[in-house]
Amino acid sequence: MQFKILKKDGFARNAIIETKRGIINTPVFMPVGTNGTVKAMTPEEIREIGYEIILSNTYHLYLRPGHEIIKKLGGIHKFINWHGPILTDSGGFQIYSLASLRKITPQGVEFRSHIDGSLHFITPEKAIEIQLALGSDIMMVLDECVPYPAEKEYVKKSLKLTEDWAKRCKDYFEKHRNDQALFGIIQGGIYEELRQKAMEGIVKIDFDGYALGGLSVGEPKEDMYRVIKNIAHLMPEEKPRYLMGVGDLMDVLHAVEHGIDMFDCVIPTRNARNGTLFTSQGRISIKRSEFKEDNSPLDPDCDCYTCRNYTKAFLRHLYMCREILSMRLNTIHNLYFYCRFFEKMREAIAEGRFQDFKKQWIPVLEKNFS
Ligand SMILES: CNc1nc2c(CCNCc3ccccc3)c3nc(N)[nH]c(=O)c3cc2[nH]1
Ligand SMILES: [Zn+2]
Repeated sequence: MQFKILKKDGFARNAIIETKRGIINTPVFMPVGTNGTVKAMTPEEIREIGYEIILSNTYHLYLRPGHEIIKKLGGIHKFINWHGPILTDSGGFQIYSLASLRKITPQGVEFRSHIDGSLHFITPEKAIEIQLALGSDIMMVLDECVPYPAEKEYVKKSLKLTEDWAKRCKDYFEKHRNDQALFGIIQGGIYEELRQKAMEGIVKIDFDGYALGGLSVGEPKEDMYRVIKNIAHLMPEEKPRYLMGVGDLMDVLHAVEHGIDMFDCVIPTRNARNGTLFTSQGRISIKRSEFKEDNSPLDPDCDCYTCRNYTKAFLRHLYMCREILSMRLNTIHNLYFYCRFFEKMREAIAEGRFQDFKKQWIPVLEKNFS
């Protein structure tokens, strides 16, 4: 995996990540495809909108259908019919947020499946073995996503475990690697000095890229911004920086300003399914009665398939009927909006006007029509 910086504008930067399955322009937003699908979208539609990389999920695919089956059937790309780069999360976060009866031991994590209650034990080595079997292009180490709030003492103890697991992931990966990449994950809660210490430990192990974990887990925005402001630009400059689970476009602006390159979040897809749509005039909720006879497109400044062919009145009608087409048309628009936003942001960085871009968008992103 190659990482090439093309242009800097303060700490913000445009770069490309070259993988064997294609290149990724950063800053990049990666749509989340939990069960091997970006919900309601075909891979062709995702590609058509302009995405270059999608996320899949180790935890979900390991539980169902099972990584050995996917491997036997030719790997994740063939299975889900997406032939561009795929990043898989290690499952650390999903075990913390979805599974029940989770028990963390120095060896690994014991948990009960949220699907059928079966008991499982995932070690760092197992998490890498699963991702190797899936054949993802970028893999994540098994980490403990520290919950919020967490006492400083707890965070300190957890950092020791997460660093030990990162080392075990790297050792196992080095023995079995093919041309896949492995990213380390920096935890440390909202405590800068712990974040700094965690970063030194993880960077020493040496990874293809580095993620900031343990954020966007319910902490106040100002704490998240403070951690990003103090840590992001200290992460290795010549490697990709991935802020996990972020996010809201306002948060993206603050993170890109401090040198973050990669983002993933369920906001555009999940919000689409519950009728919250992003437009150039601000966010709207399509179910509101004010749109009942509104014959105008969702967003006059958007040229996505939904905005070119349907009215707000029809989109509201589909939503009220809980039609499957409602999920599809809303998702197409929100993903298109995110993809265009990142494209315009990369153009602004290329032209050295990131600050203007940020100032221009903050009032729009703050506006909640309804
Ligand atoms: C929403 N806020 C948030 N998300 C976080 C995630 C998951 C990122 N999304 C991955 C995903 C992939 C496919 C399908 C669904 C999700 C984290 N992952 C790890 N490993 N460690 C974290 O600290 C961590 C922290 C997070 N905060
Ligand atoms: Zn649109």
